[in-house]
Amino acid sequence: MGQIFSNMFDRLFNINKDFRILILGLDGAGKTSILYRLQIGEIVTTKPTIGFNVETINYKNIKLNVWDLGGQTSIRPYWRCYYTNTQGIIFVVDSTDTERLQLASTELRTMLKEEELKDACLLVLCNKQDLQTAQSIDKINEVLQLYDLKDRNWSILGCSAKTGDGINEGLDWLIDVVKENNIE
Ligand SMILES: Nc1nc2c(ncn2[C@@H]2O[C@H](COP(=O)(O)OP(=O)(O)OP(=O)(O)O)[C@@H](O)[C@H]2O)c(=O)[nH]1
Ligand SMILES: [Mg+2]
Repeated sequence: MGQIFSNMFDRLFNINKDFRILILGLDGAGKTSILYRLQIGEIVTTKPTIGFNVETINYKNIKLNVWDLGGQTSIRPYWRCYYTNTQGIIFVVDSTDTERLQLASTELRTMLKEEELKDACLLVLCNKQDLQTAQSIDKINEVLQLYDLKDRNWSILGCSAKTGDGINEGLDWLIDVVKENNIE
């Protein structure tokens, strides 16, 4: 019954359209692993992304065009080429990479300054929580300082592309927010 009402609600408010989601973050954070965990529900073997991967994911009646961009230093300047019409950003952090957490934070802030992303919601996924050396979400947010973000819908969650933990919770949050922001 809940599903029937959910479908009616979606039709009523014309939110049966595609949403554009970007997955960003430093190299090795696990972006591609998360993309394919979302699409096929498994961990895949990856290699560093040169350019991008894009997949269409149907999730709870919503069609998402999910772009996973390469995170290497030389590729990051090209992220901005993909910002237009983006409704949601998934920023992936490697929770074990404490040395580069500040760099991740700087890249995140640079990205959020872009005018084209001013209305996009932000989901930070602290990935690799299956590893013993993973930092807690609170510790990571001490560096990212997301509480400072004004006029932005954001959330931070732990996850593991390897085990799948936390991935669906993250996507549920993202979808609820983009749906709400796009009611016409
Ligand atoms: N233990 C563990 N390893 C992970 C997890 N997610 C990804 N990895 C591993 O981390 C490495 C990098 O993962 P990728 O998904 O290729 O990283 P990426 O962010 O796409 O990297 P670039 O394409 O270079 O930007 C791979 O060896 C993955 O198997 C996770 O949740 N847990
Ligand atoms: Mg990749």
